[in-house]
Amino acid sequence: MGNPLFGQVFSILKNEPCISQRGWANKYGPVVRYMAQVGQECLIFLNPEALEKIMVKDWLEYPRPKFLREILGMAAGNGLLTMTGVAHKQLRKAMNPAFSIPNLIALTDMYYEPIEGLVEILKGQIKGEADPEAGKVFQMHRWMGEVTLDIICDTAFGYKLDCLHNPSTELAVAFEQQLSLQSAGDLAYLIAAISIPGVARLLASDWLYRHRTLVGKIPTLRSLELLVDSMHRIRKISREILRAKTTDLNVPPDDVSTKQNILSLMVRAQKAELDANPVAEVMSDMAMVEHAFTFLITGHEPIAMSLTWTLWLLANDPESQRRLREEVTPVYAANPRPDYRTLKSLEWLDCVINESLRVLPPVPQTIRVANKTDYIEGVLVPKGTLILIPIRVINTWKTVWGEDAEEFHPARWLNLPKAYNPAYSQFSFIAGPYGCFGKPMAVSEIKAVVAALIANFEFAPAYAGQVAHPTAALSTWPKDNMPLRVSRVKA
Ligand code: HEM
Repeated sequence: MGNPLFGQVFSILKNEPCISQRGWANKYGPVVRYMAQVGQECLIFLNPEALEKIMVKDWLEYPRPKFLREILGMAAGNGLLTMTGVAHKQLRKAMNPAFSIPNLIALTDMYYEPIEGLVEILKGQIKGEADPEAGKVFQMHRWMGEVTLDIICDTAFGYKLDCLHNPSTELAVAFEQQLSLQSAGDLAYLIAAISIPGVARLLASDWLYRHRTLVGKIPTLRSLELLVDSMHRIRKISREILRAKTTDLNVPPDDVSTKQNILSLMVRAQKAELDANPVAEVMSDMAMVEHAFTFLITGHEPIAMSLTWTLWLLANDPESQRRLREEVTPVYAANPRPDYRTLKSLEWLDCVINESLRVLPPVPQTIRVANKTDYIEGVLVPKGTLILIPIRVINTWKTVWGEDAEEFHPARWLNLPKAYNPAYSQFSFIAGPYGCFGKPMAVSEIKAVVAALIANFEFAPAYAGQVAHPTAALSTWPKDNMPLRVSRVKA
């Protein structure tokens, strides 16, 4: 029950993401009911049958709630994450070719320019140290953010950002600013603000952007000023990228370099629609900007988080790290740009990435709302009930994964437990029509970056007794930017 006014909100906010809910699930079992703010009931289900009903079979009855769509619209654009019903279905269909396996195979090669740039930067900085043998401490999350932003700009939009070499580029700065607002406290504050009618629209307006510095003069509204500023800047750059891509329309359709990226596919789909039917209702330029915004955010932030956590987990598990290096070193010696199929075939790399995504999922939770009164697993769920999808709790549920469920043991993927369900036991990309669109791309990109880094460097904690500080609002990120000691692999 918790606080009479705020239910369990404070207990949830003071813990790491999903830790309160994990404690309740361990204590009370796979169905948990708790109170959120002002009498709002919230339910958790962990069993695959319940998750399948909510996310797949009856997905139209369990959409993202309005307040979540408004927050996602602000933080990640009014694109797939905020759309529902038929419009959502049509857009996903239009974008499918961009994530087809042949396209992903072609995309993989585009990861390597930024990856090689990162490897050279790290090598150069280690060489510049007084004792290069001892390596250097890097803020890994910052570097992972930059390499993944460069990759998504190129693969999704054919746009060479190169923030690895120019960290003060406007887009990189805007993202950093937006990320700094992602604490659970900021999120709670934002939810409270946008529950006031009209505030969501006001925050997205040009008027507020023009007057943002005035807003920021009020100390409690400082984070709103930063949010409005970063949102505006990311939208502006999305618009510029879109304009640049629109000029590519005359490129012959068999030109692979422009066909591959998501935005060109969208622009071409638009043009084809208009050519076939001049009065067709097509996406406005503004809508296209919002989609570009969505792909900029969803296509790099969670990957950067996953990479950071993977390196942290490997830094603390030298044996798994050694085994991974043993696997990737000969592959790199043969070809420093392993292709999609080669990356997919590396067994231990697959175990490491699956396990890292399981233990520390970049998106720790999401929410759905019941649009009608119904029973789920025999429990009456009244219309309007919020259903928390506690990804981190599902991924570390002892009933499936055993007593050591919360620990990082990549070898468990070589001998999966009996209760393992391929769709619902590692739920980091969720499932169903609102599930992650970019999963195959994300997995191949994470593998390409981790393999290159492990082939070249050794990772260790930055100092004795270092502990991780996963904190989250929409995604799980390290509060301290995750310092790690990086040294060159000894020949
Ligand atoms: C490790 C990396 C990633 C993780 C863990 C991840 C996870 C997720 C999750 C959990 C959702 C559902 C969010 C919700 O319902 O509230 C989601 C949605 C989405 N993701 Fe990802 N994601 C990753 C990478 C990517 C990439 C690389 C892209 C695109 C290039 C992408 C594009 C999307 C889109 C467009 C949606 C909205 C889907 C829809 O509603 O139709 N994601 N992702």
